[in-house]
Amino acid sequence: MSALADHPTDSQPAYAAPQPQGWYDEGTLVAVLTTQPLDRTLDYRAPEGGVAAGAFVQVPLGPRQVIGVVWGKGQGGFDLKKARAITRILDVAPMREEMQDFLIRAGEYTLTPLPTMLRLATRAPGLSDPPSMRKVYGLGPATPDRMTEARTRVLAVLEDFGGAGFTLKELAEAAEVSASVIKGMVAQDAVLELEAPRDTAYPRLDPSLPGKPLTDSQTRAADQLRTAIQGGTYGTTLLRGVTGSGKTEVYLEAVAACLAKGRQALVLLPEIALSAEFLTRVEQRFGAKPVEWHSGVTMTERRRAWKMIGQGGAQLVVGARSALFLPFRDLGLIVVDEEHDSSYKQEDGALYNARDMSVLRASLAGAQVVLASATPSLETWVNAKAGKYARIDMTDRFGAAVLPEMRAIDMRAEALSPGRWISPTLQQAVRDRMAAGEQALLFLNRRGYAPVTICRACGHQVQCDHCDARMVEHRFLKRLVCHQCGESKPMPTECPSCKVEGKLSAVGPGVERLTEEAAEVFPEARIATLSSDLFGSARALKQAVGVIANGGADIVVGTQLVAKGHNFPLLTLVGVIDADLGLHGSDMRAAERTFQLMRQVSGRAGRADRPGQALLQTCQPDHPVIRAILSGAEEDFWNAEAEGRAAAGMPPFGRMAGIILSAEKEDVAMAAGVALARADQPLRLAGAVVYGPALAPIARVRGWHRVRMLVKAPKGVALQRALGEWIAGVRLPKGLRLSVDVDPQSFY
Ligand SMILES: Nc1ncnc2c1ncn2[C@@H]1O[C@H](COP(=O)(O)OP(=O)(O)OP(=O)(O)O)[C@@H](O)[C@H]1O
Ligand SMILES: [Zn+2]
Repeated sequence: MSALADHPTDSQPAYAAPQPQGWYDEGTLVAVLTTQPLDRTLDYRAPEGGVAAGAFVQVPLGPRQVIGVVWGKGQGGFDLKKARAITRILDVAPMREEMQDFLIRAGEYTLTPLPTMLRLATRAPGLSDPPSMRKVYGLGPATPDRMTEARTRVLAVLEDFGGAGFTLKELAEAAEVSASVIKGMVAQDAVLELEAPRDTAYPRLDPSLPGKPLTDSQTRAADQLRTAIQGGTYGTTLLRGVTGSGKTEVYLEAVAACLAKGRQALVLLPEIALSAEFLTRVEQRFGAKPVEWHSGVTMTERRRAWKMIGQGGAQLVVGARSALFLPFRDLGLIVVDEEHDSSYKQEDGALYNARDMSVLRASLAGAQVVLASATPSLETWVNAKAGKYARIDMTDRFGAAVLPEMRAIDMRAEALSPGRWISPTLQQAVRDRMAAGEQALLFLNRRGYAPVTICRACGHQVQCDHCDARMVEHRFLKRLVCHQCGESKPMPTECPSCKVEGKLSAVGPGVERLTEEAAEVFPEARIATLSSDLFGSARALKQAVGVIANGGADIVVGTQLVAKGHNFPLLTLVGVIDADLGLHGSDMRAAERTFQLMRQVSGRAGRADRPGQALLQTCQPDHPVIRAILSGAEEDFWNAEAEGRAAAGMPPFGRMAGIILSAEKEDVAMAAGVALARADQPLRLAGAVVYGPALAPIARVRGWHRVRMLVKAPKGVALQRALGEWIAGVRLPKGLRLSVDVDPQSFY
């Protein structure tokens, strides 16, 4: 296991450990864990006919009915006659003991209360609904008499989602039409209205279908993973392969081996945008689509997926990090693709890292984990080096493709007027590519038009009203947007401070501004901009990606949205506008993140038969990180990073936890921090040190003032237990929110 094996979470759970799966006869007292914020389980009497351990139930709580799980034997200690009975057993598979263990262990590791963990594991609507029939809508046999734009959209949505049934409301929303449009199409048999059981099993995937013929290095990698899966026990493998080496093809073979054993598989992806291409690849490989689990999935599908995964009516799930909490009946494999991606860290509510929790879950399930990346996280690299993870290396691209040539453009030597960012050298390179009928990508990891809007009359910078953050101009939306809280307002014409008209001006580049510059510099080019905020739906984005892949653009201007996983066969040049952007931060991961992002985005160039090139605009071509990116001496880079972190006692060589205190008044948050700092004895006894309190770098978010503390400890310290005792020992004022971030990734 990653950090987990080193630091067994040996703190005592506040809840009794679950009993072995058993049966409770009618009237017996059972303990039920609910999702209500209580610090214990509640006792209820088993209903008529008895109840199984792990069963999902509905129980009375005060005047309400809530959902819970039969966690074990009741604790008793009160008048039995007063115990209320379980109202109803839900029509879903009982929670397995392994899942109960996972929730307990993951909760202990992240210091998250068990009811919150249970909430993560029950994030499907309508779990308590009785099994029933419903009306669903699918593609009909006839074509409509008259095609309108609205009707075309309805058919497109139905085709997109294959056999999946929609409710009327879902279909209307997805196609952006009114219900009457759909009813009209039903009348013409262009759309079918059916009575269907609410939840049905998914089409079977066939692992015995042949995959693509693999290269020698791919075959070796696939064999190693297959062997591990046939063993049927826990293990983690780092699958490191350069961009375009065919990691996806290889881990699909691991999926095939897992499915062939009759076990379920989970593939975690960092971006929804990735899944469209991935779904097609799965369908080609196994003859049917996998189950999807992410925020873009309809409520009806979510419930179906949750139930079927629990009953074994789903074999392969592809999803975002929360898919890790689905009730798999027999999980044999978890693939974490782009395992270094920071989106695996949940930064809200329960603060967990899906990569690390995958390792925990797999170790409890006797499953294999595959961590795939071209540029693994330092944590994973260290674990592989220490022999805790197996490691597979794929050093060549598939087929005729070769890795792009990497070069720096020294911006100190380029003649560029203020407010311009595409250097003459890069301009020439783009022109050459266009002349050859190829595509270029201009990469800038900054959404919006400009990061700062300043008043030229008084110097005022436009700020968010609720956050300690600047508003970012989004010219396509004609609004200012706060990237912290999402609040937006129309672009003002006068300065909010001095009220002078027409003096607000943009400072610095964002992708939208870069698009504008590209249009001026390359007037004949077809330009496509890819940035997450420019697409209303995953569908629209998918369409834009498809257009580019088919050669419908000469220049792509994009944020990190384009860095991951896309295959654009005509793309041969990547121009990084500001390679220094990520290096300025004081974050300990600044170097690692820049290295990963630059290597990854460069990897978009030359993925087919034409060789590619990556040009990095930088003011510090001799910076060690820039040099490492250019040379591709990856092992050297990681060794140097590891050395630096080890010397500073930083993760993964030491342990860290962030404490975030927030309150509506700054002094309340600060006073709580001071009180905690004074009461640090439990930390000191364990060998840990606390730093702070200090105002957080972003000192206000959504109107809440934020104060941070940082706890550091050497490896091997039972940090969670010490943190638990420390926090429990301090009385915190009402209205204060405290959250603990074990293994923090961000420090804002
Ligand atoms: N054995 C193979 N036969 C046919 N095509 C292959 C084979 N291996 C890889 N490819 C193709 O090469 C391209 C790159 O493969 P893939 O997407 O699996 O690479 P990757 O290592 O996951 O890349 P990245 O890390 O850049 O996302 C894809 O278009 C894929 O279909
Ligand atoms: Zn804000």
